[in-house]
Amino acid sequence: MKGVYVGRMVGVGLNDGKPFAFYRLSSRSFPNRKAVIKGDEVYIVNLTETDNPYVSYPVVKLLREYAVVSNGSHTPFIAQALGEESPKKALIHVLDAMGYERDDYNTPRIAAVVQKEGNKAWLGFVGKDELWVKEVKLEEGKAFFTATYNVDGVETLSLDFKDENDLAERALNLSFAHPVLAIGVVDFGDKFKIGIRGVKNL
Ligand SMILES: NC(=O)c1ncn([C@@H]2O[C@H](COP(=O)(O)O)[C@@H](O)[C@H]2O)c1NC=O
Repeated sequence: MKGVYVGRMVGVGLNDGKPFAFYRLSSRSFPNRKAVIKGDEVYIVNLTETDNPYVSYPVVKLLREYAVVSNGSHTPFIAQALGEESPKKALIHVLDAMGYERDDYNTPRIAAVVQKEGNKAWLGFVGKDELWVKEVKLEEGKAFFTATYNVDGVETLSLDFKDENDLAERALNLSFAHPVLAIGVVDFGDKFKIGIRGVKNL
């Protein structure tokens, strides 16, 4: 996978007994972006002029029981659905309703939900010809991830880090092409903590 372009990536895992999620934004076309924390949400903000509707969006939403991470405007809808239904159903319903992005690449929508209790998480994907949602049982030291391009369903990697900032750093340093920024979300029991790292200091 070294040097492969995977575009946007969502991952979940367990480190030192703490459930975590991460987001890695790689981009060929829109490298000038930053992540901004607003309360219990994180936004991706594109800093160049464009009419592309897919490059600025709410990327993380923290709830009492769950953290939601996604590559687009589906983040708050998944969070809202979690108020009424299971993570599996919330992901299936919202990804099915919104579908893939109508851009030149038919870019998939991807999402992750990690639960505070139970060491469980869910990953979801909707592309032009495919919709899937998978539940994963979290394992210490391991991360499960999917991505928009060149990843086959759910793949795994080893991740060991000391805090949310270190998680973001390690996700940013994974050897995939065109890194822009990464976000780490770690469950510290009383609350999720958010770390952000970018290639540029924007
Ligand atoms: N979520 C994102 O940050 C994001 N960034 C770019 N896209 C879409 O993917 C297309 C390809 O972008 P790129 O060449 O940077 O991988 C863009 O034209 C845009 O429609 C995105 N949409 C989904 O991943």
